[in-house]
Amino acid sequence: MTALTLALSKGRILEESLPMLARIGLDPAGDIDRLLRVPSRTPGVSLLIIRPTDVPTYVEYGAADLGIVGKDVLMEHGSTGLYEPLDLDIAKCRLSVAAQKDAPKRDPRRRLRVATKYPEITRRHFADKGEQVEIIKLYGSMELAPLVGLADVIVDLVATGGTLRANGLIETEVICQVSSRLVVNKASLKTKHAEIAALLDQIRRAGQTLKAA
Ligand SMILES: Nc1ncnc2c1ncn2[C@@H]1O[C@H](COP(=O)(O)OP(=O)(O)OP(=O)(O)O)[C@@H](O)[C@H]1O
Ligand SMILES: O=P(O)(O)OC[C@H]1O[C@H](OP(=O)(O)OP(=O)(O)O)[C@H](O)[C@@H]1O
Repeated sequence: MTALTLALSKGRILEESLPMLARIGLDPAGDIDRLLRVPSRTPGVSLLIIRPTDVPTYVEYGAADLGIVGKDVLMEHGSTGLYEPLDLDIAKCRLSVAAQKDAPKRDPRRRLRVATKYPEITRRHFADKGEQVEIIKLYGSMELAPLVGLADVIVDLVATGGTLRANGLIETEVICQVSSRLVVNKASLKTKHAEIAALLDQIRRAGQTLKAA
């Protein structure tokens, strides 16, 4: 069998992918807490366990044939070189704008300051509304920024809304819905077409079975 490499987003998406991967024999056959590359239980298919934001890059350059990654990461990356055939319907959340419930009034002559891990999506979102904003790139704990006066609003992921509520923030706008996607390197799709088509079919069916259970 032709060898295939699948890049997995470590953390939440990996956790949520494991039941589906186990169903089709692609779960890791090794210590995923230590190893960055592990064989799957299917001979010839290996898994890369990497940071979510790196998955599009690995797949785009062909270091992995396939990847599992959030739509948020794909939109921020602007992955033109990737084929995105499947919505896996896991790690579901939304990307939203949020502000302090009792936000202090802002001087209207000053641009809105937005703290986010997603500068590209944020820039596009406000530009589409004809609004130029000042974007402050952060790498985590966005909810803190409005509380300490670093930003007026944030653009971040929301699922239950619990983190926003706990920090006295409210969702003011939903930018888009987010779930995890299977992405495929376009060259691999041609050179390993039969293997990838079979895998897509298995994943599709495993997803349906899991939903029905
Ligand atoms: N609260 C949530 N509920 C459901 N899905 C989520 C939630 N938060 C994030 N996600 C999805 O899971 C992905 C990975 O999130 P996770 O928190 O595991 O990684 P991270 O710590 O943000 O990654 P990195 O190490 O690259 O900063 C996100 O890109 C998004 O698609
Ligand atoms: O609406 P909720 O259900 O509260 O989920 C939203 C939170 O989940 C994500 O963070 P995560 O828990 O992944 O922590 P991290 O950003 O530190 O990785 C996101 O960045 C929010 O902070």
